[in-house]
Amino acid sequence: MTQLSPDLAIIGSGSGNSLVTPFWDDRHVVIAEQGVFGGTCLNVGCIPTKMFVRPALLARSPEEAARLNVTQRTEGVDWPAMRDRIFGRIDPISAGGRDYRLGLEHVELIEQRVRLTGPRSFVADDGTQVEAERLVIAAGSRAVLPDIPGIDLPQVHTSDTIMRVERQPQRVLVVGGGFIACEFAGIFSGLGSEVVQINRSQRLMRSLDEEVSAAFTEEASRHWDVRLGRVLAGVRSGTAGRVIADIAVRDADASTVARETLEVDAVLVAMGRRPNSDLVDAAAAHLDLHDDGRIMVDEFQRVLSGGSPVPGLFALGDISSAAQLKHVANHEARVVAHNLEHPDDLVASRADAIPLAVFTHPELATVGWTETQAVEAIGAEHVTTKTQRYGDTAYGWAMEDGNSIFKVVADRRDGRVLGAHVMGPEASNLVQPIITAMSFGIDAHTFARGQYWIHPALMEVAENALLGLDVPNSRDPGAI
Ligand SMILES: Cc1cc2nc3c(=O)[nH]c(=O)nc-3n(C[C@H](O)[C@H](O)[C@H](O)COP(=O)(O)OP(=O)(O)OC[C@H]3O[C@@H](n4cnc5c(N)ncnc54)[C@H](O)[C@@H]3O)c2cc1C
Ligand SMILES: NC(=O)c1ccc[n+]([C@@H]2O[C@H](COP(=O)([O-])OP(=O)(O)OC[C@H]3O[C@@H](n4cnc5c(N)ncnc54)[C@H](O)[C@@H]3O)[C@@H](O)[C@H]2O)c1
Repeated sequence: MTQLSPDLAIIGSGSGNSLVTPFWDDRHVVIAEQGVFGGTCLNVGCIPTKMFVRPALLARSPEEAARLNVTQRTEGVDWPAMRDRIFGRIDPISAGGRDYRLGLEHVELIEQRVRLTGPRSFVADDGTQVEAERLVIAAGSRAVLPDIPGIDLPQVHTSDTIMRVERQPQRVLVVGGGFIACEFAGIFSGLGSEVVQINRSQRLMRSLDEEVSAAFTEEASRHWDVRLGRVLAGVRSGTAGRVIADIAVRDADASTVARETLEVDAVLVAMGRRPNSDLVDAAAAHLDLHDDGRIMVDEFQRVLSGGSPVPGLFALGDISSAAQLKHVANHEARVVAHNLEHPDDLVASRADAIPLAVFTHPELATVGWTETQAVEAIGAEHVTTKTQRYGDTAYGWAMEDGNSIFKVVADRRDGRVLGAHVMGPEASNLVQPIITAMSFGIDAHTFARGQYWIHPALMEVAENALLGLDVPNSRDPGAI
């Protein structure tokens, strides 16, 4: 039986792969990966989804063009060509990354599932045993599937499989109201599929600021068929390769008040992702776990056992983070890389001003506290908000924009920016200055008036939102 004693072992080749810095060049590293090299973001997550989002947006352009007196028509969508182009670009990157690692003399790749046998040791399915000096668990998360009849039918997909289907579904049922459900509803409706989205609660993207979540639910309902207060009860075979979804209609008390059926080509289940702590057997190694299965870490990303950090053991990314986001996993990987190399000079990962964007239609972006969270934290009397409509700025006129909004939340006492919540074109880019203000502690008025904003760029929507807050004027003489 093979036994390995590397200086560093990493479980998971997603964000974990970036830990192999030049520091390890003359040391022995083992990477364990049970799936496709490169992890979720590259193979089945952020990157391919956004490569579908872009053409879906383009296919929608006649909608905006019509508002601006231009007649356009989307003649068609070549799904197989689009799919092959996207994965023709991604798959070689994954293969190239794997080949590169395999070619390094000091790195060994174990391409199997591994399970922890102790705090820094694990065993692979073929019996290979690894006892590492330092170990990083970066094993990610996976889609949750409901335990209902028909869930194993080939027409029922998660985000792992839906992007590779042979034919674009004419009619697709999207189950869930979160990130993945809203992004794919946007993609398929943009590409011309008939989309029905069902959601258990009464609002889509419920984790966002209430005003934005409500506005998005209304907007989404104008673009595809959104049915609220519904859950998927089962799936069965239908006609001509289709499936019939059995849907329970729920009232406010979660009692089923009616049943509906829907025949569709494909069902996409997007009901959240659970951390893979069970797959690595974290409990068997006595690691502390949150109720949702995440491995507990301290601010230095050190894994906790019995409330104390385990020497030489770190975790990062979806397996330990509350935010299941790639930029968070990447940041944590940089923190872990530093802490592995400098055990006497640990750095903490940044827990504030974590932004996110949902690339649905319309696009959504957010950072910091929602209005409700701000009110709970500092009291309603100290909270000031401004919801700026894109349509009330110069570029918004050019776009004839109707419903896009940019909301900022601040502390009225000192102008501290507490959050921003955006729905509309370029939301993911427009929110970035607010992330800057929050990250560097620049108050709203100084930030709005202490720099030039290009006129009449769409970014003026952020400037105007900041200027609409009831905050003290800056004492900075340059901020006029
Ligand atoms: C459809 C989709 C779209 C997304 N879009 C975005 C986006 O636009 N922006 C964004 O910020 N985030 C997005 N995310 C989230 C983002 O992809 C994840 O937060 C990120 O990839 C997590 O990285 P990670 O390194 O923690 O895990 P992963 O990249 O998942 O890597 C973990 C690896 O560990 C392996 N593994 C697990 N268990 C074992 C085991 N026992 N033995 C061996 N190997 C194991 C897995 O096979 C996997 O390859 C998206 C996710 C999905 C699913
Ligand atoms: N653009 C991005 O940054 C991006 C894109 C995709 C995914 N992600 C990450 O991936 C994670 C997973 O995405 P997701 O959309 O699967 O999860 P999610 O948590 O965003 O949404 C899950 C949805 O499923 C519903 N749900 C959960 N349990 C249910 C049940 N028993 N019955 C009915 N409905 C139920 C929830 O109400 C919610 O609407 C996200 O949290 C996000 O961090 C990020």
